[in-house]
Amino acid sequence: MTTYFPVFLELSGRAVLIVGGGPVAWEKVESLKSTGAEITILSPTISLQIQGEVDAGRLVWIEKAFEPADVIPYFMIVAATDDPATNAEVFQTGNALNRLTNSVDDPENCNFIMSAIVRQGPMQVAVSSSGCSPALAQQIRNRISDDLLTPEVGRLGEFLGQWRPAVKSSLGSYKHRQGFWARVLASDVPALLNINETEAGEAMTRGLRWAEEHPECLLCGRHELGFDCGETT
Ligand SMILES: C[C@@]1(CC(=O)O)c2cc3[nH]c(cc4nc(cc5[nH]c(cc(n2)[C@H]1CCC(=O)O)[C@@](C)(CC(=O)O)[C@@H]5CCC(=O)O)C(CC(=O)O)=C4CCC(=O)O)c(CCC(=O)O)c3CC(=O)O
Ligand SMILES: NC(=O)C1=CN([C@@H]2O[C@H](COP(=O)(O)OP(=O)(O)OC[C@H]3O[C@@H](n4cnc5c(N)ncnc54)[C@H](O)[C@@H]3O)[C@@H](O)[C@H]2O)C=CC1
Repeated sequence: MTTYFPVFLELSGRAVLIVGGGPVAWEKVESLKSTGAEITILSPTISLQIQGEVDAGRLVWIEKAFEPADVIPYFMIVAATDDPATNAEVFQTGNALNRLTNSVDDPENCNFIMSAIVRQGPMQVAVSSSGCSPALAQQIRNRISDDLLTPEVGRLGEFLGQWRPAVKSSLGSYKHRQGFWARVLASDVPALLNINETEAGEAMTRGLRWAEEHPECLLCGRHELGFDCGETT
């Protein structure tokens, strides 16, 4: 079994090529469009949905059958035609040029594979079965989406992200910031945020002021925001 390495790609403004214009190509457009990638569809025919995006100026359509030189300008290439030989050729050309290349449903002809994704604000979980069972990856994703990655978690991620620059500039070392964030997550801030964002903000302000005044307490064994462990620096 292949051990795949998970990463989160910055695709904003990057050129992505999808070869093929049917329902499967459309699925790829749907999962890529929120990334800000500049998507081109290369195919002699396209579905009505894809045509709609082309008409709205959100997609570029190159109306032709695939030829190897087509891959050159692209950072990422996805082969989604109904012809396995074409999909394999797309992979071989893209891979030879060290492009990220995926051929749908054809793990032998991929240098990366797609995952089952759930997004909530800045939080994102991508599940893979390494090609063993996409259906299981999908089921696990649905369980995570139903039980764990709730809209509240998405809002918490966004809220903590807003505090990150202030925490970075106020607390002197990585260890102190690590201790601070562990205490914030164990505190009532996450629950408070669901009730009243202003109060959650006030609790963060108090917590950060305490942390600035008691940096030594961020390194002690007790994981409570505002707990004065009595040690002095
Ligand atoms: C290797 C990989 C390469 C790649 O495509 O990147 C690949 C390969 C294959 N898929 C097949 C089948 C199915 N794929 C799905 C669904 C998804 N497949 C996805 C990814 C991947 N599929 C990569 C591995 C990911 C991993 O293992 O975790 C998902 C997660 C993401 C996406 O496609 O974007 C997306 C869910 C998206 C979502 O819900 O969000 C379903 C379920 C359904 O359709 O309802 C079925 C039927 C049930 C089943 O077979 O499990 C077959 C057999 C074809 C046949 O039997 O004819 C092969 C080929 C083979 O196994 O040889
Ligand atoms: N339809 C489905 O639900 C699923 C399909 N798949 C796989 O994905 C493949 C594609 O599926 P669909 O989008 O439904 O197929 P489709 O037959 O609706 O569309 C195929 C597209 O590829 C284009 N194409 C064909 N040869 C080409 C070439 N040489 N160069 C550029 N474009 C070319 C066609 O013009 C068409 O737009 C299937 O063959 C299958 O292997 C996998 C899972 C589900």
